[in-house]
Amino acid sequence: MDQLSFIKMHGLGNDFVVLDGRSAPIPLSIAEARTLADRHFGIGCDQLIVMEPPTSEGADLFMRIRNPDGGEAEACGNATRCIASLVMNETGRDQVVIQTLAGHLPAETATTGEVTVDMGPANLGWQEIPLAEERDTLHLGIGAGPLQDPVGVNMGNPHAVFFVEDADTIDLATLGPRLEHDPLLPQRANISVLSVTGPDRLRQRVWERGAGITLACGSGACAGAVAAARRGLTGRRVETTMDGGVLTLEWREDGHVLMTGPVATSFRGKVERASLS
Ligand SMILES: N[C@@H](CCC[C@H](N)C(=O)O)C(=O)O
Repeated sequence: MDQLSFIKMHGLGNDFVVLDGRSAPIPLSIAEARTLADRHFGIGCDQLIVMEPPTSEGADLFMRIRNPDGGEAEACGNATRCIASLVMNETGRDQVVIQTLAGHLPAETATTGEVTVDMGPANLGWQEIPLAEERDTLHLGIGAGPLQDPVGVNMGNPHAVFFVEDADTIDLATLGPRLEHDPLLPQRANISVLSVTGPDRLRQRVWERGAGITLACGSGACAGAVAAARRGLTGRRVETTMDGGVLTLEWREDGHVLMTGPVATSFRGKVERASLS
């Protein structure tokens, strides 16, 4: 019987089924990807990650990202830390480069023992988010209920960041999917609610495109840090508390965002390929 080996990893509770397709490709249909990610019928995860050979020089591997709806995402901050740590453990190096659809992302072991990833530049032009029409990305002007007028940020993937008094009181399960599909966002978007809780401290919750509410979203935390600095609410270095824990973010003067946080491996296992279709 054909079996797929997997590793279950997470960053702040944002969890991944990791498949190793570096020596032999693992083509997965949308239905198979959905089943693997389904917590009732498969192993279950927020994102399915397939490690593949790099397609350009300078990267250690290509990281393919699939959401539980079967769609592909360009970026995933928490998975990038996980895969970087996996490659660092394999190779004994403390610096690696992970290729994603968003580009080459250098990662290294932080002094805290956590992993730091250069998530690349925050893209802030309206065509880069992308938006359906020209708007100021500091004030997108869309909204639903208490969530109004977000900041648009693209970290390889699209984000809309809504500032609120208290992120914990927002009905994200209802408002998240409505805003994810707003007509201004032709590629849909990850929807964040963000509160400033102290000098350079943020509280953030995220409704992820193609996934729903997760315990943390690394690219969302990067987008949140950039949005808060752009609105003049914080400096360029912040600590963001998500449901699963804390990430440290720095929006460098050159536009790149550095994200530092933990990584964990939960278990390794095998799944019958035939059970996925
Ligand atoms: N969990 C991620 C983001 C995963 C992709 C996202 N749902 C999208 O479709 O853009 C992270 O840690 O960044």
